[in-house]
Amino acid sequence: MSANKRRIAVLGSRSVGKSSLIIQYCQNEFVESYYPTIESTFAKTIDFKTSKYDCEIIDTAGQDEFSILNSKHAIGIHGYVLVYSVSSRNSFDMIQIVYDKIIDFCGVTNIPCVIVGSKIDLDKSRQVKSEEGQKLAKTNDAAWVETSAKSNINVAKVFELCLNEIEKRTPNNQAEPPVNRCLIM
Ligand SMILES: Nc1nc2c(ncn2[C@@H]2O[C@H](COP(=O)(O)OP(=O)(O)OP(=O)(O)O)[C@@H](O)[C@H]2O)c(=O)[nH]1
Repeated sequence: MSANKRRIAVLGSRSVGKSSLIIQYCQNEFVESYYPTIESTFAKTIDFKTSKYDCEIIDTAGQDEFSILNSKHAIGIHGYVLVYSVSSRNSFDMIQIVYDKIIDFCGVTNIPCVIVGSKIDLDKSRQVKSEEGQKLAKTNDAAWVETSAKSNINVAKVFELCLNEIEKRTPNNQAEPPVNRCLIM
């Protein structure tokens, strides 16, 4: 893997706006209609600090408490974007569940991760306070941001924060995610 290649997986409940966030970021557009994702991968070169990173952004199918973590979303992944919608308490509760599934699978205590509260343009139907999101992120040593793919608020910030979380934990620009190094299949 080239030194500046980064694979980022985007996870969260159904319909929280994972695809919309990625499409707004990679293609600068917002789609009002809803098409459930099976899985797709987007490529984007991101200028961050003084480097260029070739990023693969993996859009996943929405999870619920019963879904089993797909090993593709844990092996070879450098960083995670976990998305909830500020207008869905249920999607917020899913974040810790998904986080715990990832750390269990990877056998680590902590992962490079950004927790994203999406759809802040729907302020009238907000069910999750900003402070709750911040607190959850702090407990898990993750970054946190609120976004709107519709109004294009903080969309690029998500991926910059993710690269930052990855860099914080990557000594000497090592390109391989830790879980890759001792995997027994
Ligand atoms: N108001 C508003 N609606 C949004 C926003 N982001 C996404 N949506 C809408 O929410 C619905 C679901 O968006 P998707 O991006 O398909 O959600 P997803 O998380 O990829 O869904 P799955 O593929 O089922 O996991 C769509 O109708 C979007 O138009 C946002 O920032 N604001």
